[in-house]
Amino acid sequence: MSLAIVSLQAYQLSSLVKARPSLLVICGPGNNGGDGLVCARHLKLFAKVIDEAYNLVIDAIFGFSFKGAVREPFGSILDVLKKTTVPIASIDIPSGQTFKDGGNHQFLPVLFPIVSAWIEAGTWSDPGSFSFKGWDVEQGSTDGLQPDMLISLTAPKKSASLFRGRYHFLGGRFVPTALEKKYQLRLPPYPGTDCVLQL
Ligand SMILES: NC(=O)C1=CN([C@@H]2O[C@H](COP(=O)(O)OP(=O)(O)OC[C@H]3O[C@@H](n4cnc5c(N)ncnc54)[C@H](O)[C@@H]3O)[C@@H](O)[C@H]2O)[C@@H](O)CC1
Repeated sequence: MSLAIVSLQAYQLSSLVKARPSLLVICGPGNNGGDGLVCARHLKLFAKVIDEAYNLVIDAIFGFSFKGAVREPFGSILDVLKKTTVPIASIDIPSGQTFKDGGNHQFLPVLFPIVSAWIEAGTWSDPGSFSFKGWDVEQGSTDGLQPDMLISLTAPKKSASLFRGRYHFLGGRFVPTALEKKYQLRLPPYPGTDCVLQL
């Protein structure tokens, strides 16, 4: 929902009008793709705006569990997206970013403590499906998509330091204050009841 809201905030209709308006949400096989489906559902609820004129690609292909060389059919999709001039908005992590020095697990990912605590507390939806071996993607690289907009979820990942697009938002206002303090996350304050914040 956060991405649906900020997409409509960031991209003014006047800058995106085309003869055949369109909005494409590309969903991958994991939870990042699930986020994309939720985003698409909310964008459809805002259909009055979307029908008017839009031209934007929502990248919900891979999130923080992407690892290794990209497999088909996603490689071909990413190749097309790398060449497009249509603005891309990525969810959580721009798809296709692979940390070249794979195997270096020495760093402490920003989100790791939160996820660990959720698992300890038994609140993670499906701990069995989660692998900590995929965290290299958090380091980021420049060989993935270079989106115009990034919406970081819960907390920006380290790869966000490589982001060069125009709009960076933070969404996912659900970290308990106790966890935020315990792990010194220094999350920015959300104004009022807003669930997204432009960084
Ligand atoms: N599960 C949850 O409760 C939460 C999920 N979130 C979202 O979920 C994302 C992480 O979800 P997942 O852990 O499901 O992982 P991803 O959505 O990053 O993708 C995992 C899928 O990608 C495939 N894959 C990995 N590397 C590949 C490669 N090189 N080529 C082709 N396919 C590859 C895997 O086989 C798997 O099907 C986050 O980035 C975020 O968007 C967040 O909103 C936080 C909460």
